[in-house]
Amino acid sequence: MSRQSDPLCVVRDLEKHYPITRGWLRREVGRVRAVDGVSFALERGEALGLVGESGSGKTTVAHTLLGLETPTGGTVEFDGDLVSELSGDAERSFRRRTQLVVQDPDDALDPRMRVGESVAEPLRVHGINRVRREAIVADVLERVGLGEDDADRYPHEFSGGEKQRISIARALVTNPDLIVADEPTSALDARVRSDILALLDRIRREFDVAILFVSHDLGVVERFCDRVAVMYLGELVERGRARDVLSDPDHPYTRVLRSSIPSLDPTDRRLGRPLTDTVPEPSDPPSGCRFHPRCPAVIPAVDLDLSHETWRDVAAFRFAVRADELPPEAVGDGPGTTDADAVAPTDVRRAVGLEGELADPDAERAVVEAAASLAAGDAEAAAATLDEAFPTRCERESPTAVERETGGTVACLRHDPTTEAPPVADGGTDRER
Ligand SMILES: Nc1ncnc2c1ncn2[C@@H]1O[C@H](COP(=O)(O)OP(=O)(O)OP(=O)(O)O)[C@@H](O)[C@H]1O
Repeated sequence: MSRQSDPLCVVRDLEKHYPITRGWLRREVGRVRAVDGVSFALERGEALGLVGESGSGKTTVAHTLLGLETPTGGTVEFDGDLVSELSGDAERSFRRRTQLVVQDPDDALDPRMRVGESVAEPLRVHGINRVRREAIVADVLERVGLGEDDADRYPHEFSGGEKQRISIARALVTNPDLIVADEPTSALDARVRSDILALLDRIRREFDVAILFVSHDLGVVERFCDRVAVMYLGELVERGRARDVLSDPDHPYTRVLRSSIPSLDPTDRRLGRPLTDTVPEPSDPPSGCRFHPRCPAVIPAVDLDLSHETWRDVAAFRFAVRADELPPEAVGDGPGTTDADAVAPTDVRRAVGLEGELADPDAERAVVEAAASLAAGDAEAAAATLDEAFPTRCERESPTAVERETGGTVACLRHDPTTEAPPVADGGTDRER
């Protein structure tokens, strides 16, 4: 039995891989590493934000935590019990104590059922009698800002925001200890969004319920959550107090996410510009740090006489070639091209922002060679040249999570005390750019 001071939920090395199969024998040809070694704890009554781009694995973490998906590795403990081992009464109690609110309330509400019946359904499943059910439903409807009479109406009679209130009421009727709210406000317009957030916040305090808040909106998480965990391609890259992590992120990926908040000043937004836009597939994640092909603070593995800004430009060139993200004017069509369409190496260099001669002769030679290959339409040869000339430490070494100065952890080689590269904020990225 766990104590009140223990976390409500502990996730250890959680892994959820989905097999990719081919042919009628469904032979496994690969795996989608949707969640790949995620650990965190959720305290009682806290709001923890789980953020990251689409496809980073947030929903998979949330569903695995609720026992809706079976992990392929690692464990989830809820109030001291392993979720994967629950059965009978213990499993029923876990289902009552954990609830899910989804993005689109229409997915949670049966259009043919009156709202009162929908909200009461979890109570019916748990064997609560009708008189008691009606009293509880009336109470929760009022607490989410609706009236007792609304119980007799149908979902289509309500607005999007009201329907989300109803699905929150439905989550609350069993008096849960944990609500997982998966993008609960992203389908709503801005004004309704803040009403629903204010409601969730009030409910969290009134019911002393923990909320795992899944979102890609950092602004909302900063306002609503006590702590935040940032995911990238199935891994947790940074976590800590939401205010600290989001106002002063240590991980370059958190900076990239943060730069998408429109309220930030332009200098700060440029700091978080990724080298490439393409997010790699979780079935084939990059080696070392998974963020390295996009990371504006990627660390060189060889000594080059280049400013950080120029290093970043050559790294961006390298990874843009690999991600097939070069502008059309930077790639020739190969043999048979007419003079009018021909691409010159100087065009390539202009298009990737490397027009001037580089101070480092080896780097210059590689850029000349890669530009010539691209002008001749041979992107594969260009990629090979750039891979060899501009290797990074981050593709060779996997970062381990280290303590952040203000609490929490960050998994980035620049913050590893054994790395000599300066932390991002001290020159790892170039503030003037
Ligand atoms: N049942 C499944 N079978 C195969 N792959 C899956 C399955 N469910 C999710 N995935 C893959 O796992 C990865 C993580 O998906 P997930 O939905 O957890 O990400 P997310 O961060 O919640 O994204 P979003 O914000 O778009 O919901 C994605 O690449 C997704 O395509």
